[in-house]
Amino acid sequence: MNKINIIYWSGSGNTETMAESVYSTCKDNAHSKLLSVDKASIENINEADILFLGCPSMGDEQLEESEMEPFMETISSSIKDKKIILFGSYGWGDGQWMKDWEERIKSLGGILIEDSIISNYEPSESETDLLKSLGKKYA
Ligand SMILES: Cc1cc2nc3c(=O)[nH]c(=O)nc-3n(C[C@H](O)[C@H](O)[C@H](O)COP(=O)(O)O)c2cc1C
Repeated sequence: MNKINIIYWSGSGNTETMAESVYSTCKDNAHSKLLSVDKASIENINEADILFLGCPSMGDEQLEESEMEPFMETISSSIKDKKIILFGSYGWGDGQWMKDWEERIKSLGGILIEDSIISNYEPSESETDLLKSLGKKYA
């Protein structure tokens, strides 16, 4: 059974809704955890077989700067060879924050095992279905 940790930051709830969709289909796996980033530690990275990381586009196409960005810096030496799926919500941009985040994960040696899931504001029904299917697939 995979240990699945879903770690996210969300300000207005859209990325949180995405995280909850993943968790809804893997929570019966006793090893799965849903953690907002302020509750997460490097241990939650090291213990995970599959890591879902979620953050919306903030600043100017950046990760949220007060919690998610420092967390990324803290965990950067633990990313190598980790199986990772990225997700998050955005507004008016073109998704550049996610492309930059993907490059950053790859440059740290992380393995992106699925295409990232991005939602324009609230996740659509098909995006929600996709997130649920990924939770189920890896549980
Ligand atoms: C301070 C701030 C900065 C933002 N910057 C961007 C941005 O650069 N590009 C973009 O597409 N959306 C931007 N957004 C829109 C958010 O990504 C969008 O509202 C998203 O749904 C928020 O996700 P959340 O509900 O999980 O917090 C910004 C929102 C805020 C509040």
